[in-house]
Parts: sequence; C-alpha cells; structure tokens
Amino acid sequence: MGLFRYLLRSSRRPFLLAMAAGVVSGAAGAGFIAVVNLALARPGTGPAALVWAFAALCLTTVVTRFLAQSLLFRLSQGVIQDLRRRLIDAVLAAPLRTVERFGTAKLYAALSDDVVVIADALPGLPLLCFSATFAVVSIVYLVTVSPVVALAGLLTTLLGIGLYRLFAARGMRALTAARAEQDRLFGHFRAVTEGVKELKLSRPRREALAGDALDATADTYRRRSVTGLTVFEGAAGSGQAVFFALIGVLLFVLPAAFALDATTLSDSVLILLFMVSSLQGVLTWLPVLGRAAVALRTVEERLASLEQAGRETDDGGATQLPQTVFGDWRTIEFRGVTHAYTGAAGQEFRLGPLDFTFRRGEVLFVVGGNGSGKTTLAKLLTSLYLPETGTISVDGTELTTRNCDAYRQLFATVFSDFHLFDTLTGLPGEARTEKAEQHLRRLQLDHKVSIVDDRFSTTALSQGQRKRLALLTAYLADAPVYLFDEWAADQDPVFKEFFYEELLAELRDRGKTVVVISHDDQYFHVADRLVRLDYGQLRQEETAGGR
Ligand SMILES: Nc1ncnc2c1ncn2[C@@H]1O[C@H](COP(=O)(O)OP(=O)(O)OP(=O)(O)O)[C@@H](O)[C@H]1O
Repeated sequence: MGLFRYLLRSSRRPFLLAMAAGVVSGAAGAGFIAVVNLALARPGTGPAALVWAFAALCLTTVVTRFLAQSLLFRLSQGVIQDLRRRLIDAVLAAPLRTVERFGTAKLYAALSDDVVVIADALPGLPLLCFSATFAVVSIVYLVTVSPVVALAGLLTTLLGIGLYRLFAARGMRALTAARAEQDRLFGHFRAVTEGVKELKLSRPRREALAGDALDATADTYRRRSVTGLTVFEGAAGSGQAVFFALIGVLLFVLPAAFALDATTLSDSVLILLFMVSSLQGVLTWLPVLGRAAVALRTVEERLASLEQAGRETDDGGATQLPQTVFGDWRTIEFRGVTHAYTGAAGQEFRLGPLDFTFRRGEVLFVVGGNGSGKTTLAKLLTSLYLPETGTISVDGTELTTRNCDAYRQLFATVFSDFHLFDTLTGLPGEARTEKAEQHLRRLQLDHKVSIVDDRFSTTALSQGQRKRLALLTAYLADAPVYLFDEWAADQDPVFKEFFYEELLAELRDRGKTVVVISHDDQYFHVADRLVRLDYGQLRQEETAGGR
C-alpha cells in the first residue's frame, strides 16, 4: 500500500493511467474468456458479433497491458531519479551534524540500492490491478454460469487474500530485519574499499574485517532475505493451492452435491484456470513488491529524519549574493557558544562556552593539542555547525538556520579531511583557466597537472600535492575569508615556508581574513592573533608578529 500511496503522491497522472490500463486489460481478459466460452458452446457457428468481440477483446487486452507496462517502466526510471534527487537535496539541506550522525554507509545504501529495488518493483503494480479486475469480472461472470460456483470462487479468493496477509506480515518482518543488516554490509564495503592498503598489508586484519566480520553480516543478511523471500513464496504457493483445491472441489464434490451439468462445469473450470494463471503472474511479483515496500519505508524514514533536523537553506536572503547579505561584515562574535559530541560509550567532549570576537582583516591562528576542539571551532566559525547554546552574531545579526547558508558563502576552506573536486565548475568564471594554470606553476604542480576542459587532468597525486591542488581551488574561489585546517602538515619545509611567509602575507595584503589551524609553532609569529584551545576551553594569546 505504501508503494501505491507514494506513486499517487509523486506521479499521480501516469500512475493512475497505468493502473487504469491494468484494470481495462483485466476486464478485457475476463471478457475474452467469456467470449471463448460462448464460442465453445457453438463451435464453428458463432455470430459475426462474437467474432468481432473476440478480436476487440484480444486487442484491448494486449494493447492495454503493453501500455500499462511501458508507462510503469518510464515511471520507474523517473522514481529512481526523483528519489535520488530528494535524498541528495535533503543531505545538502540538513545540518552537517545530522549527516555526520547518519554516516556515509547508510546514505549510500539508500541512494544506490533502495531506490533501484523500489523502481524494479513498479512494473508489477499494473499486474495487481489486472488480476484484481480479472478476478472480479470472472466472479461476476461466474454468477451467470452458476451462482454456487461463483460463491465458492468468491470465498476461495477471500481465503487466498487472508492467507497471503498472514504470510506477508511475517515476510515483511524478515525483510525489514535483512534491510537493517544491509547498512552494516555497506559499512564493511566502505571499510574494504577505503582500507584496501591496510588490509593488504595485514593478513590477520584482512581475515578479521574483510573475512569474518563481513561474512558474518553477509550471512545474516542472506539468511533474513532468504527467509523473507521464502515466506512470500509460501504466500504465493498457498494462494495457488486454494485455487487448485477449489477446482478439485468443483470437479469432484460440487457436481454431485448441486447437480451441475457438464457445460456449467467446463465453463467454470476454464474460468478458474485462467484466474489461477493470472494470479500466478501476480504471485511471482509478491517477493519483489515486499522488498520494495521495505526499501521505500527505509528511504522515507531517512528523508524524514534528514528533513526533521531542519533545512538550512530556507531563507529568502540565502539566495542573495553574500556581498549583499554579509559582505560588509566587520566582526563575528561568539557569546557563550558550546558544542558537544557524545561518543558511543556515552562519554562527552564539550567545546566552550566560548566568548571571543573575530575581526575582519586579521590573520588568526587557532592552536592546541590533538582533540582539543580546533576543527570543531572551525565548523562553528564557518557555520557548518550552529551553536547548541549561546550565539554567533555577525555585526549584531545572529546566525540561524535561515541565514547560515548565505553566511557560509564568505568562506573558502581547506579542511584536513577536504574533498578534492576534479572540476573547476562552480568557481568564479573570469579567466579561470589562466588563473588556475598560473597557480599550478606557483605551487609547482604544472609538471603533474594541467587543466583540460575545466578539469584537472589528474588528482592521483601525493597527499601534499593534493593539498596544494585544494589550496589552488580555494584560491580561485576568491572568498573574503580563508580557513586552512592544518594545511601545512603534509608540506615539505619549502612549501611550509611558502605558505606561512608568502601566501598568508599575500592574502592579508589582498584584504582577506584568514584563519589558520596549526601545530607549526615556529610560524606562530606570523599571526595577528592566536587563540589556544585546551580540552575545549579557549585562551587568547598575544603574538610577536602580525600588524
Ligand atoms: N563527528 C564527531 N563525532 C563525535 N565526536 C567527534 C566528532 N568530531 C570530533 N569529535 C571529538 O571531538 C573532540 C575534538 O575534535 P576536533 O576534531 O575538533 O579536535 P582537533 O583539535 O581539531 O584535533 P586534531 O588536532 O587532532 O585535528 C575529539 O575528542 C573528537 O573525538
């Protein structure tokens, strides 16, 4: 039912058209059997009207069925596209913390697997309509042949539906349990693809993680899936069995009990045989539809959780250029700002409460030991996290979900876990390629990388070189504020010096504001101001250098 509801909401018109085609096809199919029966009663002497009816019903059955299926094929591809678009939009609009809590494995599973499972099941839906209509019309026709057989047919159909519902509830439970394992399975796949070096280098870890752990999850997934699909197959078998039982009763019990003649008997059996064969068509789709219902529920739950966490791009102002919203900013003020993470074992890391003011045009260093909260502070400063308590204000305007997207456009960043896009698309367009080539030379990457069709020719580089390419991208963004999270950590002494002594000075001269997270104490003197984090608490320190 969930699938029907979803399609009625998302693609009402083509879906209703496909269902109507399924209904017409079912009715025409049953009418076809009635005409066959009438023709069999008078072999070779049927009136012309019967011949025309035969031809029309044949054609209608075939054409409407084709129409319904082809509409559903088109619809199913549309559903894949639509669900993926909605998931991607929800991920991009949800707060970063919500996306981090989800984890990539769960999102990949929904994007890659669930949407395809749903779409693959859709062509089965017209068959349900076809068979339901076929059954209703057949029973109505049976009333004209023999009310007793019609009643038996109706009771059998109801019994079949009851049995199916009984089985389906169990099948759905098993498939839902299998689906939960799938998230874990995708987590293992990710660990294998991203940890391939470590796994190759250590046989015990490979056997433990890519062998035992993955096999255990895959086994549980397989067992639960097989149970679920087998239960659905059981539902199909029991549906078929009750109809066969009815035909048996019709052949061997009813004639004696109700004095049915041979013609009534053969008409009824023929109709019931066609009902069984149409039912078989539906029954083969039941496991597929069961899996699709579970997948749709998972995707909808994931969408709802992402959407419930709040959209961050609702503000009308967010569509304006940052220059017009926050372009003239002077100060960013933290007042009583906190952010906490709760680990799996319940332990908590709390940053803050933080009170400090960040000023336009300064070069600010954020320093402190590992895990002291520097990156978390950077996420708060860039508004990737909004404060859990306290406020961050820009010249008195408090940052909220409604204006944070506009505010974020002030920043160009290279986080320590940055993603290196291989395209320049989306960066300011004017003389982009020339500027990129010039920076490639400056960063000594021109012998490795070139720009081809607005793309880097390669991103398969050393970590230090990849960081230089990320720096180039940030440079091209030409944002008012730059944030570098331990950028120099992977650079050789020459590039460290270039970064701290040349690049930061150049950015300052260009009127940029710069935040540098750093462990390189030999360069702390280039900062205008330095803040030190110690277990989430902040201390401001003077520096020797700066202006
Ligand atoms: N996504 C997260 N979920 C849960 N805990 C987190 C998360 N990110 C960071 N933490 C925890 O918050 C604390 C601060 O992390 P943060 O990354 O801000 O430190 P850092 O000062 O940047 O460290 P480093 O110098 O090692 O990069 C750490 O104890 C870390 O375990």
